[in-house]
Amino acid sequence: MSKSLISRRPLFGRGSSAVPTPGERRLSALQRLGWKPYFQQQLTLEELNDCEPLRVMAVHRNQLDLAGENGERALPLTPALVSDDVQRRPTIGDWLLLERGSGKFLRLLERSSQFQRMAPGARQLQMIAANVDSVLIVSSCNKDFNLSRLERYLALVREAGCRPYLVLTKADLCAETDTYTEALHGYPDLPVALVNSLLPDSVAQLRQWCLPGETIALLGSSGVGKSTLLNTLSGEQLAATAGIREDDSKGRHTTRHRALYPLDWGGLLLDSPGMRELGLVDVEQGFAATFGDIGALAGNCRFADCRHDSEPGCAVQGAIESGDLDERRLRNWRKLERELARNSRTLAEQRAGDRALGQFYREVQGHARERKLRGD
Ligand SMILES: Nc1nc2c(ncn2[C@@H]2O[C@H](COP(=O)(O)OP(=O)(O)OP(=O)(O)O)[C@@H](O)[C@H]2O)c(=O)[nH]1
Ligand SMILES: [Zn+2]
Repeated sequence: MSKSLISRRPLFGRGSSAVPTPGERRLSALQRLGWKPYFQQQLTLEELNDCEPLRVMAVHRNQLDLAGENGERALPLTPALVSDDVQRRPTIGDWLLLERGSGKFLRLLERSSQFQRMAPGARQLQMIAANVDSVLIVSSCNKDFNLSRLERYLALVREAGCRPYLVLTKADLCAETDTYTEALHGYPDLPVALVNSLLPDSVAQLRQWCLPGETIALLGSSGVGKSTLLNTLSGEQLAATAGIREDDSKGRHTTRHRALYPLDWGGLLLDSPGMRELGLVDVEQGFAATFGDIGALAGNCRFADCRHDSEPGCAVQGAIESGDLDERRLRNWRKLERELARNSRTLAEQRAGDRALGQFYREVQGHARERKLRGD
């Protein structure tokens, strides 16, 4: 196996020997990797006998790092694993079914959730992670804090059907944390924790959100402290962290690639490189859920096709005037709606282009076959 993040640490080293605290369920090795009835139900009796499920813990250019009941192994990325359909390619968190003994890849199990985005600078989808249960949206108590970005993350997390939590880091560097908690009054359903990511006692409160057998993803801009949180929560230096440039509150990218880290008490944390350009695509439901208030107001506008600009009887503008709706929120709603529409169009064009190209190749191959049959 190449020098991977999981191979730096024995997977079940401290985990399996840790005595469960009272009330804590005793999990099997597979459950500690996030195995659930949802995946088990997808296996036939034959498969239960002849195959073994393994989880993708890290994705490298030429191989996947897998972990299963019997430990870790690397799987070279063969053509069978690199599907033309980006969404069918194994991503971090996926469960793969391998033949016992030969280790041959058989299939990818259906995902309980998946994260994807428009690849920055490219006109295609990119998978971020699969089978995540909860997401810790991480922001620091400085200029990184941004409600519009939070709404973007929430649309993504809600679309995936995952539970969102907000972690505000660097509380120790901030004299006025109230400013941040007050700004969050409009989000009563979003649990919030203020932490100093460097202190074990401070991050201990997050354990209630990182339950045994659950997969928790860390999502947030570069430099907000995701890797620091991971290290402090796990009590080990699992990920490299970097200093922040004080002048612009922006961090440097330090997390090189995505990896899934098993924690002592049976939860798994997914650390990913800073997602500066998290292009939204195919998240219509998550978007509607995040902006439910605007959707409900729009239903009360006088005109069904109201653009919520300056139309008479616009309930959305009415709510802004009365102070019930933040203008920033409406602006962000418009911006994200435009982005979603643009990315859907791009994807549709790209898919149509792929289909046309496929058709062209099939025709060329057909002509070549005909010529061969005729003996040309
Ligand atoms: N004082 C203080 N410093 C923190 C806190 N959290 C993170 N830092 C520091 O902020 C810097 C950036 O933290 P990282 O953990 O590398 O940030 P990251 O989010 O993983 O960044 P990427 O890997 O680039 O996505 C490091 O120097 C940390 O020590 C905190 O709560 N308090
Ligand atoms: Zn309106």
